[in-house]
Amino acid sequence: MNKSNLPKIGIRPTIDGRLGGVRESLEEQTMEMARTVKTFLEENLKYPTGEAVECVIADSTIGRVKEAADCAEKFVKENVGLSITVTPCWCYGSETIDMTPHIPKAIWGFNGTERPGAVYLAAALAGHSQKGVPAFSIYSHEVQEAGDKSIPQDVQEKLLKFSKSGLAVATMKGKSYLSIGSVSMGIAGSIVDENFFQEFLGMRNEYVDMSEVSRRIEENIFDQAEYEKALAWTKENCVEGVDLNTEDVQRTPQEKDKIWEQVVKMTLICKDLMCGNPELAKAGFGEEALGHNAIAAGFQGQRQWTDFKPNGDFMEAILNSSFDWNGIRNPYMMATENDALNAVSMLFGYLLTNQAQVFCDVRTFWSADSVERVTGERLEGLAENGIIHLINSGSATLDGTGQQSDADGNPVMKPFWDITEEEKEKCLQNTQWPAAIHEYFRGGGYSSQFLTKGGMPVTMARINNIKGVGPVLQLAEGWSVDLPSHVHKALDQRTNETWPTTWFVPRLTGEGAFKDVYSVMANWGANHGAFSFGHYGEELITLASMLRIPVCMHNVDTDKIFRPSSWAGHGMDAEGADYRACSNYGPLYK
Ligand SMILES: C[C@H](O)[C@@H](O)[C@@H](O)C(=O)CO
Ligand SMILES: [Mn+2]
Repeated sequence: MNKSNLPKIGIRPTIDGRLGGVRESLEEQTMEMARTVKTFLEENLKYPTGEAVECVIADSTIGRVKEAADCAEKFVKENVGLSITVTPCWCYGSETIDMTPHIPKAIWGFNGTERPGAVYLAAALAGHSQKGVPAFSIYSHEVQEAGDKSIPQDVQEKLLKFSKSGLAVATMKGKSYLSIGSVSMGIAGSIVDENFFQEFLGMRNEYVDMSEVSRRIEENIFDQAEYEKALAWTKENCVEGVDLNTEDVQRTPQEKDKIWEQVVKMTLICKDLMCGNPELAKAGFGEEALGHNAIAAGFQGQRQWTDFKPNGDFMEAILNSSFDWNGIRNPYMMATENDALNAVSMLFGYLLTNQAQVFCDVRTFWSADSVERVTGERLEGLAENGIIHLINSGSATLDGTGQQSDADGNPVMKPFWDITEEEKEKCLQNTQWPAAIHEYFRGGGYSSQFLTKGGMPVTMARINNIKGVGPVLQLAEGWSVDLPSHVHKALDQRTNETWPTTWFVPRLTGEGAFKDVYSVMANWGANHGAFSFGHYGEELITLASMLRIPVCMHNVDTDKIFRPSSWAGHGMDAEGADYRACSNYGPLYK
């Protein structure tokens, strides 16, 4: 990804068109609102590249339809992917609203008394509702004086929530999901639904057979210099764990070295398949140099490939992490088992937070009674109502160790540009790479083995495909928890201890799917989930509404939910209204 083709935020200062006094008296205040919003957003938002988000303001205030059209034309040229209309006064609703198809839209009506900004807000939103072009309403809870140039806190929060989600929508548009291989072990999420990607995300689907990875290994179609650097770095930083395989299938040191070489090559090759690599063109591989313009990808791995070749665990874990032999850098969204729906769940989380993602199996619910039965210990604290074991070999980012810290020393997962060299080292030092379990992975490989530090707020998400309904989003905000080490060991060793483990506790509401920890797992719609640091369920809900994906399960406070204003026209029960609105509008790009 580079900034030149990332979407901008368009800002539309809209005004009462009456010349001869009214318009003139409002020009400065209206344009100043736009400038203030531009400065605020550019200071508070970053692209996945780490660069400041760019905002574009219309060349003039928008009082009549010609000016609205001129603004729309400018925004197309500037690659604007979402728009925010701002106004302190009455304007002419359907003459001035943004009618650009497919892009997320919001309107901030200044809460002032001298001019009827809120009246325009309501009138404009009525136009959006009547025309079937939903828009978000932003209006402060407190009255401001006409000369007050500040952005109230509640308006700031909505501007950020709208912009983060809108940028995610716009960033996915036109990019690819790359399947390397196809369906893994009958996992439904790896049966790729092209209509979902095309109609809901505006994305396209690309496919390469796993033999392409073999071809590039055998014909040395990768950057040789980077490979040498990568292999040396790997040997120094990726410490082999205990080989738990029985002696009759354990590999010799020479065979293990060969496998390290292969998994490092797989990593270079899969990154090239996703994003291309100009070094390949220099070596005469012009077509391979192009890549597949993939913002997310999945590696089937299991089975076939893993039955005789090293598994994708190392490749997936390193690509999903915020660092490798080239240093600290943006993560790549690489799903294991080609679970495309979980790849999208990772992608949503990544684009909303700029943080790497942990791909996980939702493997075991442990009640306090069961833990006491097998360990003699009772779960305590946050874990007292039970825990969920999140663990999957492969694409769990090493950022998921929780070895990065905030200013107070609390465990976090950061955008790559905030990660220190020391934190990168700690993530690597807290990860071991035991030989892959032979019964599952006859071709060998190395699995990333780590334990997530407890005490991290996290949000786990999942997209499921419900026939007759379409895609639905579920999410659970909660925390990673620490267990006494002997309890962790006793539980972990009953599973596959060579894989990355997180002990997860969802925040309970006492109702429905969040009645208790068991119900969260019982209502989880698939074998996988994706999580990262922080509680960003509210942004996920806003993003889902922009894409017209209904939310079937969440534990976000009602007052934090921000959806287009016309959702209110679909009924008073917020979740039912969400379903009705998404069904009414249909996929964003249909
Ligand atoms: C044991 C299987 O091979 C694993 O891949 C399985 O645990 C999964 O991850 C299925 O989602
Ligand atoms: Mn899995």
